[in-house]
Amino acid sequence: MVSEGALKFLRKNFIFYHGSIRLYGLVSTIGRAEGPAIILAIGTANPPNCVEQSTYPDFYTSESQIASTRRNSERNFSAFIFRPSSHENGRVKTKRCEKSMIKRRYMYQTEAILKENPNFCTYMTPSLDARQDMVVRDVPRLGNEAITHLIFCTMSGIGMPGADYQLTKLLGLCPDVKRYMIYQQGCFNNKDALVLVICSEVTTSLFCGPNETDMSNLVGQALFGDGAVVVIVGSDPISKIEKPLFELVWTAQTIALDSEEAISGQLREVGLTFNLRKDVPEIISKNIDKELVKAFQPLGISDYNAIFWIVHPGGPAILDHVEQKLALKPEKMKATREVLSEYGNMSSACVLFILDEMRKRSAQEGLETTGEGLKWGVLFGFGPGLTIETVVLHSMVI
Ligand SMILES: CC(=O)CC(=O)SCCNC(=O)CCNC(=O)[C@H](O)C(C)(C)COP(=O)(O)OP(=O)(O)OC[C@H]1O[C@@H](n2cnc3c(N)ncnc32)[C@H](O)[C@@H]1OP(=O)(O)O
Repeated sequence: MVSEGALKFLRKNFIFYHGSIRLYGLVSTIGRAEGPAIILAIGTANPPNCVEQSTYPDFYTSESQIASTRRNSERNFSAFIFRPSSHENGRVKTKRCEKSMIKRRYMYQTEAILKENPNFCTYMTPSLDARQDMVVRDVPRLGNEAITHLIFCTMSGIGMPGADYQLTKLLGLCPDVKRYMIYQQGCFNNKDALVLVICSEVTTSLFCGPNETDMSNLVGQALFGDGAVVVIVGSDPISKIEKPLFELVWTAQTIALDSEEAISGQLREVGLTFNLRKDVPEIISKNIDKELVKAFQPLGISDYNAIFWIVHPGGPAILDHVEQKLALKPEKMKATREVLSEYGNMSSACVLFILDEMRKRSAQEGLETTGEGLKWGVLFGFGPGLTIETVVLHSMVI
């Protein structure tokens, strides 16, 4: 017989009692929810500094940076994303960043910040202290509101105490809010629990001046942006009070075959160094159909054009490869491409921005469900490993 006091303790500490957090379908013997975990609310945020992709090369290679950096980067960019296209007034006018399919990104680092921190702009120059001071301040800034639990997800910086502690102080949350930090990953209930999940990404650790031979760094510099998203996850929503958006029905995670070091990063004195293999889009497209079979065969679904799609927009080539491999109709990636275009690759925050975009667009277009009028959908996250995360979603009637 368990005493009332012990029960109270277990209820309060239940997540830690089980030794792990599993947002999608937490296993508990106490007060287990009837239904699946449901996203009840989504909120998003970006820093005020918006950088248009068309002017990003000027920003990246501005006069505030050292002359050799400028020369090197223009040569690299010309050969890569910012290909020269025409001459105007006798000067080479570059066809800038078009291939990234990104219109704009948001980032904390402004020209003034880069001027103050020239080491950010010079390839592989020690600058971790300054970067850490900024991310420790800015990552929690991008977060928002909390309820009973706080799960903070970021790959943008490490500090003790962490961004979860800082956000608790920033928001004036109750000191006994249950906090859990998830570092360097994507993202992962309990009756009556309302779980606040925050993905906040700031590129200050990643920003790095160019180098002639490091194309993988240039790819990162052309794609990544800052953004934060907050979702509230609960279950058994209270009718007429809580408005469910998407049910999280099933999840899986796998390490893709032959993907060693395909996406990797190490925290060094120079910041977060980043390595991206050229074949990331191919690796994803080669592995994706078997993940879909595992996810949708039990539901009797094999027509992937009959479901809604949320794909982490790591870069346009990833979306193109997935689309081609599965013969997806172009409209399937509409919300995904829209988020890539408007914000760039915001790492862990991206897929939740897309969910937000999709449910808003579905309502605006008078569709029946939050998932573009369809019942079932899939969400794919891609991360270091290369790790592929799959979530089967069930949309809600609007
Ligand atoms: C943070 C996380 O955990 C998850 C993530 O999101 S990680 C990021 C994942 N993103 C990617 O892997 C990016 C995928 N790539 C792309 O979308 C596109 O290649 C791109 C937008 C970067 C460029 O597109 P594009 O201009 O059409 O050029 P593309 O032909 O693909 O490549 C141009 C050149 O760069 C090279 N290149 C592309 N990606 C490269 C890489 N990762 N490393 C080195 N070189 C690369 C290509 O080989 C090519 O070189 P050549 O001109 O010498 O042949």
